[in-house]
Amino acid sequence: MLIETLETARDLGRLKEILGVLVRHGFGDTVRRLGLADKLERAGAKLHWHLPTDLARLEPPVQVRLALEELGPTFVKFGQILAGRADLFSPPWIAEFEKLHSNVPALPLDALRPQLRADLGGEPEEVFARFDPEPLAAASIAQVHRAQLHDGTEVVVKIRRPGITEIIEADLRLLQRLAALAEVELPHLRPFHPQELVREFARSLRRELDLAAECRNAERIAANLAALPYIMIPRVHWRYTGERINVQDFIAGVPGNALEQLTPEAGFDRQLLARRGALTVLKTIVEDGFFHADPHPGNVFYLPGNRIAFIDFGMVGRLSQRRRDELLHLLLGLVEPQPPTVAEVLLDWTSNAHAVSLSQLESEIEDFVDQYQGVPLAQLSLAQMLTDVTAILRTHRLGLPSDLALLIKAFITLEGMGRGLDPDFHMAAEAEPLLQQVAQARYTPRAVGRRAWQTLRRSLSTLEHLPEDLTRLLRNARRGRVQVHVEVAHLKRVGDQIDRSANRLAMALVIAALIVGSSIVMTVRGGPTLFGLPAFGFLGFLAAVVCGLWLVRAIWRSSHRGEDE
Ligand SMILES: Nc1ncnc2c1ncn2[C@@H]1O[C@H](COP(=O)(O)OP(=O)(O)OP(=O)(O)O)[C@@H](O)[C@H]1O
Repeated sequence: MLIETLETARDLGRLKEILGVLVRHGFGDTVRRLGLADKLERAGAKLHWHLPTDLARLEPPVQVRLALEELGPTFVKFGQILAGRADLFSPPWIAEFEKLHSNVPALPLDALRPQLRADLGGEPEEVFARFDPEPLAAASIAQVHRAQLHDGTEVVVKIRRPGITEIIEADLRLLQRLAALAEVELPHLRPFHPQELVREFARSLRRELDLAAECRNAERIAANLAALPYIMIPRVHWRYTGERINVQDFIAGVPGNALEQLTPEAGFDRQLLARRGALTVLKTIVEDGFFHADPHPGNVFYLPGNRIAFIDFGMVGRLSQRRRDELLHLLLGLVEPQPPTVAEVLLDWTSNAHAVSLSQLESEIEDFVDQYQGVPLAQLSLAQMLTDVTAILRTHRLGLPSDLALLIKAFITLEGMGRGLDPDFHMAAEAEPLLQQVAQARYTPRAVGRRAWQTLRRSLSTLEHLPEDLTRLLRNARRGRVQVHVEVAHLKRVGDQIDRSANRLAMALVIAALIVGSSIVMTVRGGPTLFGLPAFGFLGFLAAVVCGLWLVRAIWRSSHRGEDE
């Protein structure tokens, strides 16, 4: 099925390559279970079924890591994303995924020239006052060169590797199909939702391919942090920037992984840097809901005056207001600590949980948070707490939504970075005042009023569009295009209610008929009397009164039962 649906011969060639690597790294059995081995061999692929002894001795996480490395940039990036999913993978797997680095050799400038000429409208040496032919860094998607603008500004030029989009797109196509196949054929992988993982990954990788999008992200974060004078985000030079190239200010600072240079003699205060860095990123998460999703030391520079620069906004996280509120509750629940709040938020986040005893999960989370009761904030490790909480979710096979998994990973990296700068740094203690402040700001009368107004506006807009929506609905109904899916769980109850209503209606008709009939009989003179009134008319009225009382009682009782239910 997979082979038959491949779009190009190139895809088939790449598939053979991928499966060949998997087989060589000890996953022959998986390839067979996917039903691909025979077909590939028939299509001319030579698969090496015998695992070299040195590879056979390796643990599965190591084998997977080596296979991903050999498979190239797309798969290395995939592994790097999986490194953020502590909710799905146990620590030995995460440790291996974290080792993945895109060790790609740099392309010589001449290989980039045709693309640069097209994007810059001239040779780089003419467009810039100076252009360094040797790259500063080379990664899987792009490589970075230093240059100088004609006005003297020092810049870096990030150039997307020619042809990388086609390679990645082809790999993504194959990965998506393999994931679909795995979901059907490999039941033990189902809890990892392979298709969803690949879909999310494809979306984030495609965003990373657009180098202009990275700059838009940088500008948005710069605007959100404009009030913090000690934070620097490189300025974008839009004149030269596009999907395949971006140009931004060069940051001349101490790289985040050269901490030994941050000495007091050089004017650096490590404690202050740790606090400023962590609180800044925390603000972008809980207040702005738009944050650097990969705040590792390689993406940070420290500058004189204890300023901090962030670079590389290829991967950003977004959090809706609702998610931010939930996160705020979770973090406050952890640092205060309030076990039920933590359990409540986590259960909400994993609400698609089915094969789990919620009460058991709840009590496990509560027990976990409970052990921190009375522990001073300065001794709490927020990163450790989040790691442990995700481990609980993992043992229950409850994956987090991917935006939250990314966020938790960012948090853990953040605390690690803070500790790297200052061993006494405690995220929980530093974060608590900011969290309280943001929480309070959410509930000032003005903020509540603003949200109420927004809700009202949304409702009014829904009302405004109601006539059009109804017209569209009716038009579709007339054309027989409306499908109604009825939930049958309460159908029996609804049926009973209809039965009861019909009985009451029938009784009401009988009463009405008795009243009308008796009124007519009353007008007839002669015949037997009771209390001086025509007997049949009198009895008819009496029956109507009795039935009427019965009906009123039945309605009253059923409406009260309905309230109780
Ligand atoms: N504005 C800048 N100023 C100084 N150096 C920079 C700047 N931008 C990038 N660099 C250097 O280039 C390297 C790679 O840049 P960047 O992280 O943006 O690329 P990337 O392709 O996303 O790499 P990775 O995948 O490793 O994160 C950085 O680690 C840094 O050393």
